[in-house]
Amino acid sequence: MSAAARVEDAVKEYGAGETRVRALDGVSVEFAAARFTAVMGPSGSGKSTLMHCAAGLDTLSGGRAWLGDTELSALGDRELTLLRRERLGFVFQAFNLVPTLTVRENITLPLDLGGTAPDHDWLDALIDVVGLGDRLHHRPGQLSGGQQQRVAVARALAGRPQVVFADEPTGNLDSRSGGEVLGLLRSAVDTMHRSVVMVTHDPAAAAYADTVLFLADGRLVDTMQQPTAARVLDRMKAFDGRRAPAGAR
Ligand SMILES: Nc1ncnc2c1ncn2[C@@H]1O[C@H](COP(=O)(O)OP(=O)(O)OP(=O)(O)O)[C@@H](O)[C@H]1O
Repeated sequence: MSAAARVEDAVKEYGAGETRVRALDGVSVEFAAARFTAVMGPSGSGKSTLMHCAAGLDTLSGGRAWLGDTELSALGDRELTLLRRERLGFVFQAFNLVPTLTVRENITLPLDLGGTAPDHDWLDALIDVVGLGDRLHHRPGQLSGGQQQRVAVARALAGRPQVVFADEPTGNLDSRSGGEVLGLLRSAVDTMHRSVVMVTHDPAAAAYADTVLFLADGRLVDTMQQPTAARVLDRMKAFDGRRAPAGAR
């Protein structure tokens, strides 16, 4: 299976000397194309760092990262910015919508900033899938948290990105709204044939993925195919008896 993104022997260190932290300690992973991959692991295990380095938001201290056939370490800042804008979509825990713009303007903002003409058929289909057709002229403040995150998912998908990277996309949502957002990310894979990589603490969220990667202490320690929430929870419990994952509390 071809990889949408991958890292090889990825090392990331923060700081220097006494305070140096090795957040990634030789990780090699492939994020499969047109699949939904969840990244889990205890707090501080390197999940966000892995996502940021794979998505060109941060650079590795060692090893290599590719998006498709493009090696990220070979790119300069400007090229990385263009690559993120043209080939990737992002969803974060805080919805990060622009409060003064309408829902529709928020969705097309990355295209507008890049000077790219929207693909109207794609946008219409997207608005249909996210179920926001009757809210397009509302502002984010008039929407619930779950609706705002659905707008953020639509914005991430507007440019037909190869990969959507989502960092705790359901962290601020109740389980029903969270389920809607996860269902959307699932649709992005199943009906829109995008690749999704999601960092999460929540076994129920990870169960929406095709594959779960488990990190511990900056290393890849396990992989699970066709996960269920119960199996993910069991795997997480095995890491560390001192601290239960959020979904288990
Ligand atoms: N900008 C930074 N400067 C210094 N250390 C950092 C920085 N970002 C992350 N770290 C450290 O790197 C390690 C991995 O952090 P990272 O945020 O990737 O873990 P995580 O698994 O996503 O954690 P969490 O589940 O708590 O969000 C941690 O020890 C963290 O303190």
